[in-house]
This record gives sequence, C-alpha cells and structure tokens, in this order.
Amino acid sequence: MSLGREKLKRSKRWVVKIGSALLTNDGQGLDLAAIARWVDQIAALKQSGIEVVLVSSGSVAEGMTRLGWSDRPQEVYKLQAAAAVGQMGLVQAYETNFRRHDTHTAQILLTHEDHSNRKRYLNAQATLRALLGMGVVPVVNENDTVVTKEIRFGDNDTLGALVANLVEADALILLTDQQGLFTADPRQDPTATLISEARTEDDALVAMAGDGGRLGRGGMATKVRAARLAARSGAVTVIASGREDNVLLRIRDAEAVGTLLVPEQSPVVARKQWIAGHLQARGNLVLDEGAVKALKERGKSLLPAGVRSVSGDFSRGEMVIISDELGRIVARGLVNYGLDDAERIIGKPSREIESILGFMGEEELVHRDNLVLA
Ligand SMILES: Nc1ncnc2c1ncn2[C@@H]1O[C@H](COP(=O)(O)OP(=O)(O)O)[C@@H](O)[C@H]1O
Ligand SMILES: N[C@@H](CCC(=O)OP(=O)(O)O)C(=O)O
Repeated sequence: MSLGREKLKRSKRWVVKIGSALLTNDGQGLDLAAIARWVDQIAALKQSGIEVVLVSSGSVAEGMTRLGWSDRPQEVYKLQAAAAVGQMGLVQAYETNFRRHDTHTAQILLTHEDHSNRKRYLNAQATLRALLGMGVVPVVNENDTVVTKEIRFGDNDTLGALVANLVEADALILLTDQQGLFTADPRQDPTATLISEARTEDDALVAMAGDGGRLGRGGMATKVRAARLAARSGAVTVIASGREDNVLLRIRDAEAVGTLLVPEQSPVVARKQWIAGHLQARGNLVLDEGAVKALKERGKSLLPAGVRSVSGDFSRGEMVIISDELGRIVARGLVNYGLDDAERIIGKPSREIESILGFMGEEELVHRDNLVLA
C-alpha cells in the first residue's frame, strides 16, 4: 500500500467537497438518495474519529430545477437568485439526513474575501473550529448572493481547498461524477486511463485536466489547482467518484479508490511555510520563562498569562514574532487580539478576559494551530 494512502488511515480532519454534477444527478434535481448515503458515510467517519467539514455545491443547479429552468442563465443576478432558492433545498436535505444520526449541521456561506481579510479569516476559523469541537458538521458553500465575479468563474474545488487551509485539514476529498483524474477527459477520449496516485506538483497533471460538464464549473483543472492550494497547509487530496459504493469509507481504509494527490513537502514543513510566508510580522510578544517552556516543550497554545510585554501595531489575525526575555525568537503566530486589547489582558488569567475587555474572545492569545516554533 502506498505511503500516501497509509497516511489517510491516520488522518483526523477532512474536508469533503461534493460537486454540482454529482449532487443534482446531472440536472435531475437533488439526488436525495445519494445525499442520504454520503451522510451515512460521514456519520461513520465521525464515529471512527474523523472530523468532517462538508463543502457542498448544487445550489444553482437545485435552484434552476425548482424554478423550472433548463438552461443555465448568463445573467449574474439570475444565477444568484437560483442559488438563493436552491440553497434552501441543500441545507434541508443535509439537516434532515444528519438528524437521523443525531448530528447537528451548521450552514456556513463564505466568499473569497473571508479568506483574504485577516479578521474575517480568524472569525471563520474560530467558528469552524468551535463547531467541529462540538461534533457539528459544517455545511459550506459560496455566499453566491453577494459575490459577482466568483459566481461566474468560481468553483467549489477552490473553496474546498481554502476551507482545508482554514481548518488545517489532513485531507481534501473531492467527490465528482468521474472515478478520478484520467489521463484525458474521458468524455472526450474513451482510451483515457485513471491515475491512481501522483505528486500534487506534477505539471503533467495540469495538461491532462480539462474543463467541467454542463452543470459543474471547474472540471478537473480546478481540482488539480485545488490540490495544490490544499497542499500549502499540508493536506493530501483525493479525487473520487461519489457514485462508488461507500467511497468515503474506502478512502479512509486506504483502498486504492480514485486519484490520490500527495504533496512533495511534509505537512509540517508546508504548514510552517504557509504561516511564515503568510504575512509580514506586525508586532512582538515577549514571554516569561514558563510560557516559553509551554510552547517549546509541551506544544501548548500561548495564553495571555505568560506574556510580559507587547509592542508593534497589530490587529487581530495579524502575524507577530514571539520571543523570550533575552530577545531570542521562539515562534511566529497569528494573534487573536489586537494591540490595545492584548496590552490589557497580558499577565492575566484567561478567565478574566471577559471582565477586562467586556467581551470574551478566544482564551488563547495565539492558538497553537496558528503558531510555528522557530
Ligand atoms: N482528465 C480528466 N479526468 C477526468 N475528468 C475530466 C478530465 N478532464 C475534464 N474532466 C471532466 O471534469 C468533469 C468533472 O468536473 P465538474 O463538471 O466541474 O464536476 P463537479 O461539479 O463535480 O466539480 C467530468 O465530468 C469530466 O468530464
Ligand atoms: N456555489 C455554486 C456553484 C459552485 C459549483 O458548481 O462548483 P463545482 O461543484 O465545483 O462545479 C453552487 O452551489 O451551485
């Protein structure tokens, strides 16, 4: 068995993306029987200790069906209207099915801006993390009502990869209407063969990957690109057919199903580079000895109590350099509080944050998931 597939067996957090072509049974309205089967599998994944964020397309396609449109309109406002109608059907289907497993779902609608704006990024991250911690399955789609460019050119493969970055998933699973990535588009070339495993960075993949079908947006081209994006935070990607029996469970069990794309770099290195390369440092935090030890030796988050002083000019979500009292750099990380708030809570136990600031944010000043040791 390949090393990459072995890794999947040990993974703990997945982003599962279900594409339009698959979800709507090629334009026949939502495939409710298939949704029920995927939900059963996700419930089983959760039972085996894997947290799942679901990224589901299909709102435009379902909206078109509900509104009786057979052709995808060109006008953005019509697409947005269809998405708003269809999203109701989507969440209803997931909610009803997950309820059979006593599992709550949560609707998360994101735009690309939520990823590029630091504050919104951290808020989305904190919410998703909290939901996962509570055993809820977040159901994510693009916020089609407010995006313009994205609804025309956007695809949920990219959104899935950004969500994988956001929650630091171990794996991004792209379920589609083909068995995986073929050497050429099988709809055009019947001699095309399935690629079982490849390096994410292999440029040959880009040449093989073509556009999408009538309902889907991006085809394989965006899936290969999504795999590269997801690799930035260390995730492997699997492209597989959502129509295969128990496909998610078979992926978990490291069966050779679909196409596995494995990043060249180890997840840790990718993650470090991603945080380090993410932003310029905007400030400094100086830690006491105990906090330095907690970070370095025990892999802990940084709590305000262990911070001696703060300086610079940073807002929530920005990168800070974390040093010891001799000025030696200990780590870099994304800070949960802006300078003014941080100044007021350092040296204090986290339980006092609310009374000092008048609101309760995170108990950590820098969460360990957002922290890279030097
Ligand atoms: N090399 C390839 N291997 C497999 N499928 C391909 C390839 N190139 C293009 N495709 C097309 O990509 C489609 C899947 O993408 P898309 O229609 O966007 O679906 P989804 O909604 O699941 O994202 C397939 O139906 C297939 O025709
Ligand atoms: N957000 C929209 C469009 C996304 C979309 O179709 O993407 P994809 O499944 O990648 O082809 C929707 O839910 O219909």
